[in-house]
Amino acid sequence: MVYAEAFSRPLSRNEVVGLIFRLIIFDAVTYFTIKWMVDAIDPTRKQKVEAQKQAEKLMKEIGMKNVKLSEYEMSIAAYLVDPLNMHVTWSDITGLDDVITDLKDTVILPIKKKHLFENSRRLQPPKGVLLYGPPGCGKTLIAKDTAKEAGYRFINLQPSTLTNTWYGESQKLAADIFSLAVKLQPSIIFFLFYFVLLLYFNSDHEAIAMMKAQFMSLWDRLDTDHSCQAIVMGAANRPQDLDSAIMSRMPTRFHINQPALKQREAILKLILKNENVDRHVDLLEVAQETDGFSGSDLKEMCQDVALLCVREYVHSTSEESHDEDEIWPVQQQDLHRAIEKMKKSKVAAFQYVLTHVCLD
Ligand SMILES: Nc1ncnc2c1ncn2[C@@H]1O[C@H](COP(=O)(O)OP(=O)(O)OP(=O)(O)O)[C@@H](O)[C@H]1O
Repeated sequence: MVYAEAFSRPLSRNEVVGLIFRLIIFDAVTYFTIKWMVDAIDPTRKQKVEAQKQAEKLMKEIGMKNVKLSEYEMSIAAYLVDPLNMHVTWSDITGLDDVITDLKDTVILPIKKKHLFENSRRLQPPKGVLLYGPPGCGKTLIAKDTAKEAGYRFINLQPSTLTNTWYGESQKLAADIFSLAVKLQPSIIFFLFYFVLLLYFNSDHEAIAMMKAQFMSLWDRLDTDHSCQAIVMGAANRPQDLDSAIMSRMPTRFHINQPALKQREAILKLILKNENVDRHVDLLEVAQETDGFSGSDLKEMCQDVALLCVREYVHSTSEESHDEDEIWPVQQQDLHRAIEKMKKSKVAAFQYVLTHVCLD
C-alpha cells in the first residue's frame, strides 16, 4: 500500500538519482558476490593465480609488460620461453643429423630468409610441423632448438592447460592460445599430442567438439595469414592416433626414431662427457646392452650411475674425509648394474600400463 502510493506520483529528480544509485550498488554487490563464489569453488583458481604471476614475470623479462593479456592468455603465457633465455643448442642432440638438416632446410631457412619467399605463394614457412616417434627420443629438444635458432618465442603448451578447464571455458581458451601466439609473435606454440590431450580431442562431448571446431578455424586463420609469424609445432608418439583434421594442418612432418646402436653410443658419449668415467669403459658395449633404450632412458640410466658412485663413496668413507675429487670414476660394472635396474623398471612400468590403463 505504502509502495503503491509512493509510485503513483511522479518521482522527484533526487529520488530518481537515489534509485539509480541503489540499483548500481545492488548490481555491483551481486556481480562481485557471484564472482567471489565462482572463484571460491573453482578448483583451478590457485593454479591460475600462480600462472598469472609467472606470466607477468616472463612478459616483463621479454620487455612486453605493457601488453594486456586475458586470464587464459596468462595461464598459457606461464609456459613461455624466450629464445634468448634458452640454454639449448643443436650440440645437445646427437644421432639425428639427417632430421636436423632437413628441419633446418624446411622450417628454419624460410623463416630466416623470409624476404626470399615473400613474393612466392607456394613457398612460405610452414605453419604446422609435426615431430613424431617414440617417447624420450628428442622431440621436445628439437622443437626448442628450432625456436632458438629461428629466434621465435617458445610457448610450451601443457596438456593440463587445455584439459583442466571448466565446462564452457575451453572455447575461450582455444581462442586465447592463438591470440597469444599472435601477440607474442614471432612464436612457436608447442603441443604434446599425448595420451591426455588425445583422449580430450577425440572425445565426442559437445563442448569439446565445439572447442575443437573453433580451434581448427583459428589455426586455419593463422595458416592463411602470411604476415603472421606464428607456427604450431606438435609432438606425437603415434601419429595414427591423431585426428585427420589435426594431421592435415601439420603437413611438414619429421620422424624421430628410437636411437640405433651407433646413435646410442653417441648419446652416451654426450651425456657422460663431463663425468668422471674410467678410461677402460667401453661405451659401444654399453650401447649394445641398451637395445630399445630411448635417449631419455640413457640419460636417466647415467644419472643413476652417477648417484650410485656418490652413494658408494659416501657409505665407504667417513664424513670428515669426504672430498668430491675422490669419488671414484664410473666403471663398466656400474653401468651394467644401472642398465639391469633400468630394464627391470621398464618391464614393471609396462606391466603397470597393461593392467591399470589398458584393462580399465
Ligand atoms: N638424440 C638425443 N641426443 C641427446 N640427448 C637426447 C636425445 N634424445 C633424447 N635425449 C635426452 O632425453 C631427454 C628427453 O628428450 P625429449 O624430452 O626431447 O624427448 P621427447 O621425444 O620429447 O620425449 P616425450 O615423447 O616423452 O615427450 C632430453 O632432455 C635429452 O637429455
